[in-house]
Amino acid sequence: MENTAVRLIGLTRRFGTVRAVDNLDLTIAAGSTVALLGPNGAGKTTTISIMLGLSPADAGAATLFDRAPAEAVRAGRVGAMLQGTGFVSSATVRELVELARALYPRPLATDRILALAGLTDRAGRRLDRLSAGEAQRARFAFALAGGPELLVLDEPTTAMDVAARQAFWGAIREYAGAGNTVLFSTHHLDEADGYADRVVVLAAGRVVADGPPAQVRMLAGGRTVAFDLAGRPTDGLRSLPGVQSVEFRGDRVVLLTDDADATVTALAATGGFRNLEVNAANLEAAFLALTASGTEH
Ligand SMILES: Nc1ncnc2c1ncn2[C@@H]1O[C@H](COP(=O)(O)OP(=O)(O)OP(=O)(O)O)[C@@H](O)[C@H]1O
Repeated sequence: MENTAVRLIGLTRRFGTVRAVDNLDLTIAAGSTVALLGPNGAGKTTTISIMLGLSPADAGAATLFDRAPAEAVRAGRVGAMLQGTGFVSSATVRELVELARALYPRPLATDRILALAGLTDRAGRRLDRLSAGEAQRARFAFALAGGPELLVLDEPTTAMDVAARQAFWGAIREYAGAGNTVLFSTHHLDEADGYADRVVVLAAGRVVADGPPAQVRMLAGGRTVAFDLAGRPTDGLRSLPGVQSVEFRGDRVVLLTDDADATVTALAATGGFRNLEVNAANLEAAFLALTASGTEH
């Protein structure tokens, strides 16, 4: 088996003036579980869509197992669960699973698919009568049907309740544990933290952080130090102790730091400041700060 499941090189996709994906490089080793984390509009869905050969890139290249995406998908090596609307079909869950199995050369057994997706006791239910969370699980069953070596899941737990989420992540862990590769997008750091061995944070179409969950958690668990610039020079803020990134918001500056005490002490030594605020940086703040660090001046 190839060692690289996903390779994206210089991937770029623009919609008008929006750079949905901006010169993105990403390599995912076979057998790993990777979370793609990022705020709304970060480019997660567009990246996944290009990666699967469902939409074109303006520049760059995507390969899955060193082949063109469409070829890898046709060979049954890739299963995907995308964001979508409800089913309109009157077919049953079992019929959907059997239909999906027929598309692939080496499908999983129907009962195993139903069990992994938590749909064993819904097998006879019509698709158009499923709840939103069950429909999401039916999409998961469809993605699993071919026994893919790579599972790509775009915000998979949307609409699932707590019990369904737990069962879903249990199934993912089991599937990944068998040596398969899993890539999922999410807004929830806790999902990335609990189930991925690598977290890639996207913002404005670019990778702004990439590492083990603990490292990204540190960024999200840092603090922000904000104050009025009031004509103060902006040089050197990035090199203050603890500072991870610098963001300018009008006449205020927001520093993301992993050591607020050291940052504030050093800041005080360089002169006065007005309206100082020190806050716990939530994930959203970390995303914003990480995004801003690319445009720092
Ligand atoms: N078909 C399209 N036409 C125009 N703009 C688009 C299109 N698809 C995506 N975009 C824009 O590209 C950017 C990235 O969108 P994308 O859906 O990839 O982000 P995302 O990270 O998946 O967001 P979310 O978490 O909200 O699903 C956004 O600014 C979005 O508005």
